[in-house]
Amino acid sequence: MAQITLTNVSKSWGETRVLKPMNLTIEDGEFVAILGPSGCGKSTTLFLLAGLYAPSAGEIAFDGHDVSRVDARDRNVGIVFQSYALYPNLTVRENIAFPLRFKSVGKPETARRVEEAASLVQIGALLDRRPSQLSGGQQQRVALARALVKEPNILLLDEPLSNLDATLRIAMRAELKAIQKRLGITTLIVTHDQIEAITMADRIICMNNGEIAQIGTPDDLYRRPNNLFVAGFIGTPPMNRVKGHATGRVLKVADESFQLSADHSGDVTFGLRPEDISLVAPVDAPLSGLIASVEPMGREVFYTVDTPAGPIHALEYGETVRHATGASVGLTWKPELGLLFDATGDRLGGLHPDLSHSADSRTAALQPAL
Ligand SMILES: Nc1ncnc2c1ncn2[C@@H]1O[C@H](COP(=O)(O)OP(=O)(O)OP(=O)(O)O)[C@@H](O)[C@H]1O
Repeated sequence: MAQITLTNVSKSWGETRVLKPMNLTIEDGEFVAILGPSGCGKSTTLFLLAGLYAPSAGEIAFDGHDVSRVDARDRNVGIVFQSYALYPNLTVRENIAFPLRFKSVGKPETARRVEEAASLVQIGALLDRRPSQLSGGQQQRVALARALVKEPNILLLDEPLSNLDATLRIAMRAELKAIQKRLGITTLIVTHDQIEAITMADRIICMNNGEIAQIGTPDDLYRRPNNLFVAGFIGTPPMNRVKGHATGRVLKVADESFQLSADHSGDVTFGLRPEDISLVAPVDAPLSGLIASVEPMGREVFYTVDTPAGPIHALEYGETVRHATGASVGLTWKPELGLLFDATGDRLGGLHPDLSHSADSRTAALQPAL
């Protein structure tokens, strides 16, 4: 098991820089997900750790030892790729044992490790089959057993669940997390599926355009996004983002003026998650509008409300549709759940429009700010 440290690690292909200098520490035994849109550099980061790519600059260290120039096979990392890449003419047993071929591991020890890895991923009964005789989920388990048989210090997973159907993905997600915790192996998983990242990882590295947009717990990224990119990328349906302008303690959004909890001046974006909005009678609310659409989604109802600040999405838990299209509604939220971002997109920590559910503080918030 190992701690991973990246110090100013960057990667370019010719003139094209695909990773900007990256600094990062992953603790021993941590499960970390690298999340981000297509092409942001997730796989490149993973391949640098695996030793499949050499960094253009910077240092990669495992437990404090520089491995930047150490060959992939000498780094003791286990890798599972999106395409399992099993050898079709070898049995499951031979496939799992394959990485030990080039190591000085005797036959009895190889047999023991193969049995152990296979039983860990619950394919002990399939060892004499060939890959073509396995389902996708079983092949994925073989690939995982093959990565674990080396007893690696680090496990690297590149979209390992993306070829599985939805039900199997959910089951494998939980299983993978349980295996990782049981082995205590430092693990990185690359995914573009935020649910996968949120449910499995201790921490998430959210990447954008070749750099880290934020590293934190799933709750950090969801509740305290550092910037508008993370705020918009994490969460489905996405956070409402409304443009406004702040002058001192006054925030103007469309025709409304709100008090701010602290001074700020400049263009801002106000962010609010759909599930944090309560739809109430217009008279009770700081912002109101007309219901433009109603989408019952089973366990929740998704509303779009046309307000002076533009369309706002609200999510109400429960099956009951409480508001019809065309109805006039008010929108309220707990003030601390509303986030403000400055003109560059960085979050203004601790700054909120001063609103609340209670009429008293609403009145206070709507006291003429000007
Ligand atoms: N060998 C290469 N030569 C030039 N550019 C490359 C090379 N490999 C990757 N890139 C570029 O580097 C960028 C990052 O690629 P990478 O595969 O790391 O992205 P990713 O976030 O894993 O994307 P995806 O989710 O689509 O797999 C992309 O713009 C890609 O086109």
